[in-house]
Amino acid sequence: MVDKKLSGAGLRGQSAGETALCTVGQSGTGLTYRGYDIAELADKVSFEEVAHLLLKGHLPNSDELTAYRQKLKNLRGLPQPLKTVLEQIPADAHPMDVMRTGCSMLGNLEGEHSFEQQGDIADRLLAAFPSIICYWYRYSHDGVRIVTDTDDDQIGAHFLRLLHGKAPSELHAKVMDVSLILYAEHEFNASTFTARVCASTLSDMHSCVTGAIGSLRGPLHGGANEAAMDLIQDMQDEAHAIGTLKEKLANKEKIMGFGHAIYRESDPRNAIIKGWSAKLAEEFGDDRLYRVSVACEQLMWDEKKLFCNADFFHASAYHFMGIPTKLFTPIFVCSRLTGWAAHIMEQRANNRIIRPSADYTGEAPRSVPEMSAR
Ligand SMILES: CC(=O)SCCNC(=O)CCNC(=O)[C@H](O)C(C)(C)COP(=O)(O)OP(=O)(O)OC[C@H]1O[C@@H](n2cnc3c(N)ncnc32)[C@H](O)[C@@H]1OP(=O)(O)O
Ligand SMILES: O=C([O-])CC(=O)C(=O)O
Repeated sequence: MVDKKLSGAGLRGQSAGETALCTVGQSGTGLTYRGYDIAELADKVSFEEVAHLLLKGHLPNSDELTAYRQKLKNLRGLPQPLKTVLEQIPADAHPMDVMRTGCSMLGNLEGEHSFEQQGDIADRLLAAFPSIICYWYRYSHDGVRIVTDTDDDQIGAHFLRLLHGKAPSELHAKVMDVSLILYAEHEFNASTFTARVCASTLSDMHSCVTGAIGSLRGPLHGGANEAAMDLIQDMQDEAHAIGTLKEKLANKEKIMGFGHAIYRESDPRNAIIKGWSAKLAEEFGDDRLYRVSVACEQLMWDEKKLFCNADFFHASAYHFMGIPTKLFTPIFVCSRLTGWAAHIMEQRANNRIIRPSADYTGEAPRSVPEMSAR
């Protein structure tokens, strides 16, 4: 695994364009947003600063940050027709489908009519996405029509307040903030590439983002954080975790939350979220999920030289904060919107329609047979 070259199917190892937004090293270091290392960003700045960095091109100074936070706060409300649509979606719908519909509906109500609006549309989606998912979740599950305007400075704390109906603890607000930073951007991953392909046709921002949400939904991409939770939730202890994984590996099953298309040795986001998961476990007062996760990590490395990607320890971390499993991937959307929108704008600034070729493997040219001969 470690020595394996990046090549083969899935466009692996091929450059599909240029970006000034992000680098993804292969060896477990080198993840940078506009040149800043992910570990330093997660340590020193807030998610809103990262959003400003990605969307506006630079880290904000103090005045810019205050103004940006205020702008985002002012954009948290949802129009009534969107709330009406959200209220129609059943409680057993998948929340990623809710995100997809919510984004698409907003495109009907507040469409992008000129690319000059793109920065404002990106900010609107950034502010509105937590409101969309929490409005639907609280209405469909608790029968409550929540007010989505809050005074929280940070999007992570705002999300937790909408979800739980009360202010989060300092620790939870901090972990959500870090989590949003870790998920914000990742070069030409599948969902971002989807957004860029759509943008390359000169389509609107809502269409590009709606498509990207669809790509992120799958368990091989963003959906892996939910799948990882499904995997660990019934593991009683380390021995149980090891036995379960050995059986799955023997059956040639994919273990969700492990491996990566680009990284070969480790995912630099893992150590960061793992550290926060350990702190949350301590506060939670029951570290079973953390311990079984660590046992899984060790077993996967020993048996397959596979490492945890960004998603694996997010599962236990989110669970410790009382977040329902099916909302895990929508949180990823709330964060990755920044990366998607930045890539859409970058694609538009230097565009040529993305249209690769295919190697044909079908039949040689032939005549259409008469109906009686088929
Ligand atoms: C935020 C994110 O989107 S991170 C990714 C989230 N996705 C997951 O966690 C899903 C589980 N992981 C996977 O399916 C894969 O590792 C992917 C989709 C992330 C990357 O896929 P690829 O680039 O094709 O993986 P790669 O080429 O490194 O695979 C090497 C080998 O390891 C195996 N492998 C890779 N990941 C796993 C895994 N999680 N469990 C078991 N085996 C695996 C592959 O099957 C492959 O074996 P083979 O050569 O016998 O076919
Ligand atoms: O880069 C990838 O292929 C997947 C990933 O980790 C991400 O999108 O964060």
